Amino acid sequence: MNPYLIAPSILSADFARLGEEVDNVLNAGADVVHFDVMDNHYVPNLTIGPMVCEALRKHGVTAPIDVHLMVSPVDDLIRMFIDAGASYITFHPEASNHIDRSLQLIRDGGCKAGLVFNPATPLSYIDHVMDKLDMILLMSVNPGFGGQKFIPGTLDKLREARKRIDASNYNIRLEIDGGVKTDNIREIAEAGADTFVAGSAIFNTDDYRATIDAMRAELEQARRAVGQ
Ligand SMILES: O=C(CO)[C@@H](O)[C@H](O)COP(=O)(O)O
Ligand SMILES: [Fe+2]
Repeated sequence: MNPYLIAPSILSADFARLGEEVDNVLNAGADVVHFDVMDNHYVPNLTIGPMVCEALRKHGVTAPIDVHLMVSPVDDLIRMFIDAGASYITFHPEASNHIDRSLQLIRDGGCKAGLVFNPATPLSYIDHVMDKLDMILLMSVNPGFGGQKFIPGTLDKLREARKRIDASNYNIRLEIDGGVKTDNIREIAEAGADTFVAGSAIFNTDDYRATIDAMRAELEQARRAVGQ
């Protein structure tokens, strides 16, 4: 089994040709579609909503869709994305009035649930909800925009999150999001991530397959180093 999943962020895709872009990146070997939802309230940008997720499903996308909610409040949109065909739904804990309830809402809707941590958000939010998590997503940039630079301090946070997951009895994916490139993905994997969002690093290249293959080659080195 491939322990590592590559999740291109469609924020950097050509929105005028979104269905084709998603097909192309999946045909090039991507595992998951990362879907960034911004509300111009929680973050200073505005992107796409449940109708676009539903449209991708109708277009024929069967791969997991990983919905990253950068919105506040969260519960109404959680319900809409469940109906729109999301696979994973993650939200920022400080954007929910009732974290436990929002996580339960996602699972009750048949989706996998996760919390997202900004670079300065403490991991302690996971303390009382480990049993309700399918994913922990660490942001390695401040949320709102693609194409930013990876914040190196995230590597220590990844190590801490990996320790917490391994010490628990739960099956929780550890995703990293922001500034992931071919030249840093190996170090990020060695710090404990298993799911890699990459937007500009993939969509701003001409050959998606070549980029994803290069990332996989780096991940293979990491796999050997950490003995996965
Ligand atoms: O959630 C976000 C930004 O808020 C991300 O998913 C970005 O879209 C990743 O883009 P790159 O840093 O890989 O270009
Ligand atoms: Fe994201």
